[in-house]
Amino acid sequence: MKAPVLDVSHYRKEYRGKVAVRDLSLSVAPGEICGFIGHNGAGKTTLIRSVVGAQPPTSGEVRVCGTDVWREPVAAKRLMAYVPDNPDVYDFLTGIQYLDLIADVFGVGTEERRRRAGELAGRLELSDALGDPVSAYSHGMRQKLVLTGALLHDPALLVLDEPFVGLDPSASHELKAILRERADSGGAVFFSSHVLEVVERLCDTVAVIRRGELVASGPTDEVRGSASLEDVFLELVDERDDLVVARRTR
Ligand SMILES: Nc1ncnc2c1ncn2[C@@H]1O[C@H](COP(=O)(O)OP(=O)(O)OP(=O)(O)O)[C@@H](O)[C@H]1O
Repeated sequence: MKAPVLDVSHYRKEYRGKVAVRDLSLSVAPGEICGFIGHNGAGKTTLIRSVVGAQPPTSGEVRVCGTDVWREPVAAKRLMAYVPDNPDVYDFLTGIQYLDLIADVFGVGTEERRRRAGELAGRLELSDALGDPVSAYSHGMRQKLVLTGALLHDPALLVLDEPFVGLDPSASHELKAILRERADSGGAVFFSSHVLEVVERLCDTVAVIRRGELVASGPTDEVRGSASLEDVFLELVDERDDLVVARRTR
C-alpha cells in the first residue's frame, strides 16, 4: 500500500471545552480524491482548518507526506495548498500581483509561475481579469484566483472547503477536470462539499462526519453500496435516529 499523502490520526477538537470533533482518523493516498461530507455544523471546516495548519487540534496528529503539520508547520505547508470556502484576498492587489505574491512565498520561479498561472487562469476564464484589482472581483472570480494561486507550487495535497459553491457551470466543470488531473498525476485531493452528486461522481473515497464523529469512510462504491450516496448520507446523518434511540431507551 502507498504511504498516505494525508494522514489524520485520532484528531480531537474542543472549543472552550465543548467537543466539536472526536477521535477522527482518516487518510488519503496518492492518486485519490476524497470527499468529506456532513450536515451543517458537523465539524468539516474544523478538521480542514487543522489539516492546513490554521487551527491546532486539541489532541491527535495530522501528517502530510509524513510531515507533522503542527510540529513542522513550514515544511508541511510547502507540501499542500488550501482553498477556503470564503477566499479572503487583499483587495488592493491586482490578480497578477496576488499570484506573484503567492509564487514568491512558495519560491516558484518566473517561468514556471507564468506558465502555470497562464494555463490555469485560461482554463478558469480568468485571464482577462488578472490586471484588475481584486476589489472588483466577484465571489466566483476570487475563488478562481485563489485556486490558481493554490496550484502554482504544484502541491502534493490540495485541500478545498466547499469548492463548488459560487462557481458557474463551466468553471465547475473545469475544476472537476483539474482535480481529476491532479489525482491522476499522483497528487491527493481532500475537499468538503454538500453537493453529493459531485462527490459521488468525482471522488474515489468519501468520509462522512456526523456531529463530530466519522460514521463512514472508504471507497465511494463501498460506502454507497447499491444505493445513491444521497440515500446513504441521509440514513447515516438522520437526526431522527437519536429520537428513535431515545424512545427505545426510555
Ligand atoms: N471558533 C469556534 N468557536 C466555537 N465553536 C465553534 C467554532 N468553530 C466552529 N465551532 C463549532 O464547532 C462545530 C463544527 O463546526 P464546523 O464549522 O466545523 O462545521 P461544518 O461541518 O464545517 O459546518 P458547515 O457545513 O455549516 O460549514 C459547530 O458546532 C460549531 O458551532
